[in-house]
Amino acid sequence: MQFVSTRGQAPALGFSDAVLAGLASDGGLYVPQSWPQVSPDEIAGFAGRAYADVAYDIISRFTGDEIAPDALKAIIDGAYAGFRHPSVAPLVELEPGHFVLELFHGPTLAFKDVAMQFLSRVMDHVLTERNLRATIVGATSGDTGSAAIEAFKGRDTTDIFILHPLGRTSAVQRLQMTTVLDANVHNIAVEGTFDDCQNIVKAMFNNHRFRDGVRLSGVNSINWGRIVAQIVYYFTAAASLGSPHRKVSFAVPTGNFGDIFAGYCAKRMGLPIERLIVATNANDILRRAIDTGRYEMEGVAPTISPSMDIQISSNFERLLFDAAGRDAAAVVRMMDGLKQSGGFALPEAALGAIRSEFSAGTTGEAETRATIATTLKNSGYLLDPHTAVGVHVARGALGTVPMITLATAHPAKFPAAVAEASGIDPALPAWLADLHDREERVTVLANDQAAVEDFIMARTRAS
Ligand SMILES: Cc1ncc(COP(=O)(O)O)c(C=O)c1O
Ligand SMILES: N[C@@H](CCOP(=O)(O)O)C(=O)O
Repeated sequence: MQFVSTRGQAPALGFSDAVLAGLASDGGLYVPQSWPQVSPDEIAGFAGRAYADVAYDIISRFTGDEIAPDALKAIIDGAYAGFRHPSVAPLVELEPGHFVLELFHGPTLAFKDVAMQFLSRVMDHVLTERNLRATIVGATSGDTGSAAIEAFKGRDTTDIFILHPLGRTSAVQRLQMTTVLDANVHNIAVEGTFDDCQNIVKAMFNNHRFRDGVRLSGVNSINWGRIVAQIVYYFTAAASLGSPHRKVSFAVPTGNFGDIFAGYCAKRMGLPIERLIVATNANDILRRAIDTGRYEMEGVAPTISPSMDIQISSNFERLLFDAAGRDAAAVVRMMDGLKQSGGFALPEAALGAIRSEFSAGTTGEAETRATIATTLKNSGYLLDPHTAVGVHVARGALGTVPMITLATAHPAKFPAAVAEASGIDPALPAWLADLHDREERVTVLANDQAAVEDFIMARTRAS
């Protein structure tokens, strides 16, 4: 299996190289050259199987023979052994025909663990085989960073540098990052927004001297290794509700478009999905793009679902590439428009293709709080604010097929917002109970690429 860049100028790479590269050298994102197919009988056979078995079945279609079967099995088994629920990603019925897919049973209580526990092991495996070290960078609005630090801490093959926007994460998210004191972990609080952090990360990838000098690799969902692991739970959830004999829809709290893009991949691979529903908070650039056909940046508004306070939604580029008939030149034109004037118009055919599979809705702050409160009252279920954004949009789109809303974080990651909405102060699990008493280590830097590069250069062991 080869992976090609959405911008058409970087060389096609195999799985291991695409994962180590993170972002393609032309600034594009890697996507599979073709979509491996999963037959209806195979989908039916996923029901009742262990999560790790299904994960192996799906992921091995992308790794081909690059990672030996026994090694891939060990990587996947290790990735999910630490999840606190035996199903890894259980479904809970919220109300008739509407389910939440709980993706927060990993070590840092957010869906990012599902992919990050896999990615850190794959990278470690490939780097060890090649006798190399890498410098990992990531931008986070809170959850990617904590999951990445947890997954990469203490690894000898990698040094990890996570950029978060100063003062814009929840306290629990910040502490989950800054209290990890392993020597290979470096937290940088950037004086800016998440988009500023993400821009610095992408700019470092486009600085080829720096990139090669520190052997840069990324753990944001720009890395195909993240997406591939997230495809799996679309299959397990749909199969457990009767797929392929029954269609399902998914509502996905969305920011960087990685999670819902994994659902799109599952559909391309043969999973019968009726609708993919993009649920945004007040930072609704994706809903506006799907509704109006113009992707247009506005300022970022802080919300009670801070992990989705994003304007530049990286993985939308992957969808644009596919929807535009894999026309890399068209993608380059759109991305140039975004860079130069803060927006672009989606080509008519691409917009039509996107609208035929995706719907979108926005949940404002008051609606998010009300959704947390009413869901607790009517279903006895406590939502985190991100999941509440998804549940609200899903409720407006319930139809004849089962609706699955992705529950992307545990409410205890956002105690202030949840307590304000519900009156309940959700407790952290035992292994995080003393989080607020732990020592923190973090460096504050200006929103400046050179300052961040200097910081990394001085600390990485990979140069
Ligand atoms: C809790 C939570 N929900 C939803 C999202 C949005 O996911 P994506 O960026 O893949 O669209 C994020 C962050 O990305 C998150 O941390
Ligand atoms: N919400 C994310 C933002 C980064 O998203 P990613 O999935 O591209 O890593 C976060 O929690 O950091």
